[in-house]
Amino acid sequence: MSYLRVVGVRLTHSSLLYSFPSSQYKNPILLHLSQLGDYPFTKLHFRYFIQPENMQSFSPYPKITFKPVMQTPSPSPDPHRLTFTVQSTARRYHSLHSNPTVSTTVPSAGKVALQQQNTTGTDNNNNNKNNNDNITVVNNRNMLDLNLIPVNKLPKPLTNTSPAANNSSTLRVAYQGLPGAYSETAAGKAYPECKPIPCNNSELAFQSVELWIADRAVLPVENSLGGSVHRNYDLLLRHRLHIVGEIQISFRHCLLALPGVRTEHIKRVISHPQALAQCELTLNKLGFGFNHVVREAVADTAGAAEHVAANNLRDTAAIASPRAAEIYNLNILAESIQDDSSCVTRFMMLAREPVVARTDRPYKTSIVFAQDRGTTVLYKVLSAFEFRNIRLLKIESRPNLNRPVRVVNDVNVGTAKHFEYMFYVDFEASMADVRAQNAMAEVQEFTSFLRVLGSYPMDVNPTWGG
Ligand SMILES: O=C(O)C(=O)Cc1ccccc1
Repeated sequence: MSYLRVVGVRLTHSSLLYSFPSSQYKNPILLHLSQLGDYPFTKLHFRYFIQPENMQSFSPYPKITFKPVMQTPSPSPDPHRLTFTVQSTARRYHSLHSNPTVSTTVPSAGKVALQQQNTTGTDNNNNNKNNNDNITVVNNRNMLDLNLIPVNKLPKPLTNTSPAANNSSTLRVAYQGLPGAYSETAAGKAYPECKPIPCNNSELAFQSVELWIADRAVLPVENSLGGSVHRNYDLLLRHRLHIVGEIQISFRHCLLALPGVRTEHIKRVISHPQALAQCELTLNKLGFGFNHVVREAVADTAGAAEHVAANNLRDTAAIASPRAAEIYNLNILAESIQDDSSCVTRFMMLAREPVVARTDRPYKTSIVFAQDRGTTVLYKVLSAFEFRNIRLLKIESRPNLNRPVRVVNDVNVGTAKHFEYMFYVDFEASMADVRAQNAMAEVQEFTSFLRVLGSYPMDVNPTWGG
């Protein structure tokens, strides 16, 4: 019998999930939780899940309630990965000390080590390095939302879940969309030689990094014409990934249709909402006016192209890349149809660990904050940066999903419902810069919630992305 010992954990959330390839261990597995001390764990769940190649679904198995030492059900099924989650009542950051001997072998990107040991229970420190090679640590709150997939449709298990992904040639980079999507191009520009991992939606891209199925995610955050990608702003708050970089790319959008289809046949144009927004005026000029050609938003540009091709839609065109035209065998009806030729999309690069902020090159820091007594805090926060000559690059407000509305009783005015916001601010300074540190100390005084989403090198050389 083998068992795993949890030797240290830092909780940054109400639940943590650890995952590792079950094939690495003999069954049954004993989980030894003694090192966790009296941490306020409420529940421990075991579940097995299968790691699908395209991130679409996971298979949760039954829960087991918490005991200090636990054994997996025997015989256990033979899924590709075995995971367990630890739920805590704690809300804020906590840390537990790792066993020092073992912590030296903890993967650099991880806060947790799971150690495989022999049945006698003696530590096998000589083997720590190898033992930890296939360990993954993930943090996820929404596992139960994920759907089941039939076992016979399961992809192969990961062969390498090592967190030591410094070599960009081995990086697995999650992006939203199908092959041929602009985000795939962005992933390749951000991490040349990476293995791009297509995800059905942005949330899965976030989850795949948290689950150590991917090493990074590259997601669009804003476009100079289409504005912010609100969904990705909201997801930044719902997940614990760090922004570790940005990349800016200009794309030349094309209008794609099935071979033989001419402009006058088109009754519908489909694409990602950003692409539709970026081509609106040009589409009108080309004769695809709203009055006779419907616009329809879909998840991504390559998905739009694939939809036209797969369903043989002769009355529908897709706005997508020339590469998507090639992949899905479509013709290019019109090229470079974006309304502004200098239109730029900014993508963020996300990772489980932050980069170390430096001051020897231009850095950007992204923060998000809220104030539970309304929006008047905004000018104070902004002046904290202005006072220190720190340039603000972007400000975005989103509904505060934890508390969307605040009821205000004013004797003179009556009762009003005020909307509550989360403010996202990008400023031009590194967190290693003392001006930024002082500004943040001040901001903290005015805000009820403050989080640094990342301090990362600025992309000062936007490129063309085909
Ligand atoms: O749908 C895609 O291909 C994306 O990657 C999102 C997107 C859409 C339009 C411009 C830039 C990124």
